[in-house]
Amino acid sequence: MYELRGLNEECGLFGIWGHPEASELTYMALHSLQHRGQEGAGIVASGGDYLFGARGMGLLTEALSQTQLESLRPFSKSIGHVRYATSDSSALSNVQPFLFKSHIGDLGLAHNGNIVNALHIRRALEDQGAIFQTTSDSEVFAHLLRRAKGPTRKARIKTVLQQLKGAFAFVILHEDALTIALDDHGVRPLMLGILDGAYCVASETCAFTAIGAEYIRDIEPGELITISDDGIDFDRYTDFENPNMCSMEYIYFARADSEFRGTSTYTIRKALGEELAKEMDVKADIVIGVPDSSLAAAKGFSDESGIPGEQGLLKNRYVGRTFIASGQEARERAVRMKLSPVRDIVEGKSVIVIDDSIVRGTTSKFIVKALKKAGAKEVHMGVSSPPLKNPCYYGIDVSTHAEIIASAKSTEEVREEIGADSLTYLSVERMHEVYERYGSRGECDACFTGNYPIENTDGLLPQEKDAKTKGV
Ligand SMILES: O=P(O)(O)OC[C@H]1O[C@H](OP(=O)(O)OP(=O)(O)O)[C@H](O)[C@@H]1O
Ligand SMILES: NC(=O)CC[C@H](N)C(=O)O
Ligand code: SF4
Ligand SMILES: [Mg+2]
Repeated sequence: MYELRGLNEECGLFGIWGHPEASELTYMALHSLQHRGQEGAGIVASGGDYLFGARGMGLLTEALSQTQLESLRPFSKSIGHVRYATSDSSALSNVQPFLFKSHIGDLGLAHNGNIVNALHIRRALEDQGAIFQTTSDSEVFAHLLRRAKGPTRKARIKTVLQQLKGAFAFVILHEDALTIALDDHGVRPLMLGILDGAYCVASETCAFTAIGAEYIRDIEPGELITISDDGIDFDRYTDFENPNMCSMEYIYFARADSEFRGTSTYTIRKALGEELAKEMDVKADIVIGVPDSSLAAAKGFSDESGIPGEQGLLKNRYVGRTFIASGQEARERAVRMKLSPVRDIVEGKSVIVIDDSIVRGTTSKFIVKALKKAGAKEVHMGVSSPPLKNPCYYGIDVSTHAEIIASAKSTEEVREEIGADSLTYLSVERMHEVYERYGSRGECDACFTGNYPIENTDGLLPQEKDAKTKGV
């Protein structure tokens, strides 16, 4: 089973403490975070003395049965996770939340991101006798916590977090507390909310909307929050803070209605489209966006340029997951199933197509061809982000250099390959200007610029590490 998306392997987190319908709310919240991961899902809930969990493969509706959900219904504290994984690591054992048992208490663990020194830590722990159950980087947290020394659990958690490098948003459940931690670069989003007096945490605010919770604020890089029956405790595990929110969250990953510091992703994407219009000097009859994630940018482009916006491409929303093998030919077939042009809108017209990103170029190549076949006179591509050139080490499967079309090609060479009449990308400077305008304190742009904010200690891509954990 393979899903055709430009970029993969983000994950969605949720947690809630002290609500009579905790597991049902977690299920609903995960449903709204489904776009962040479709390979597996799970829930772990606290029954007071022990934790109980259920997880499965696939979309949330397939992963958890009614019987499993019923068994979690009585509990008032729970966490949940939706996961996307690359081929080999998609085993059920890697689906989160993980549930660890020990005589000092149970631990439920949900992680979004990628720990870039996990392989080093894992090797050292294995040499000391630890046996890992999964090939996931996230598991090192549990082993380190069990070994950590310190007067309180919070002190021990701090010690562990200080040893980890990379991107990590953690939602951690013990019988008596819900702990939330975000790495000191704040690469992945994490939001705090409240519902009927019960605190909750989610990767995106769309989860709060889905359950009727109030969005309190974004969790800050380096923050460590503990929620228990005694209330909420705000702390930090480090004084270091270097905000580097993933640019791709704004551009593509997050749902358009999700908010960052009170501004919706839709508004940010629209502004990216407006800025692109200032940089793209092309005359055309109409502007169309590539559904779904680029519609906001296309609206911004149309508003700024004065060129009328149309819905010239339709997306078959039921082709989310396709029964096809990976490989370029299969991808091309899947794009054909997914997108189709509206002939009488584009026929005889010169068209500007706005997409939010070009990764392998499969989508844009197909669109240019399909629009021309439908009678478009000219097809100009506008991309509301800079040329994507490098892989990501912080939890996103942007794949290898070899698969990324702009990795070794100039913009003119990419234009030629996708067959467009012109190709314009947004500049890195204007992209950052937009984020700053909406209160962002700093963004990672490494897949565009190669300036990685966190050194990749393990020196491997997340998908390469999986094999290494097995000694391959
Ligand atoms: O160059 P490619 O490798 O084809 O990838 C880029 C495309 O992938 C993403 O969309 P996706 O198909 O994931 O769907 P969405 O926009 O509906 O989320 C992105 O928005 C581009 O359209
Ligand atoms: N991309 C993610 O957030 C995945 C989380 C974790 N690294 C895993 O492999 O499951
Ligand atoms: S490298 Fe790109 S995808 Fe990865 S965290 Fe940075 S901006 Fe996001
Ligand atoms: Mg798209």
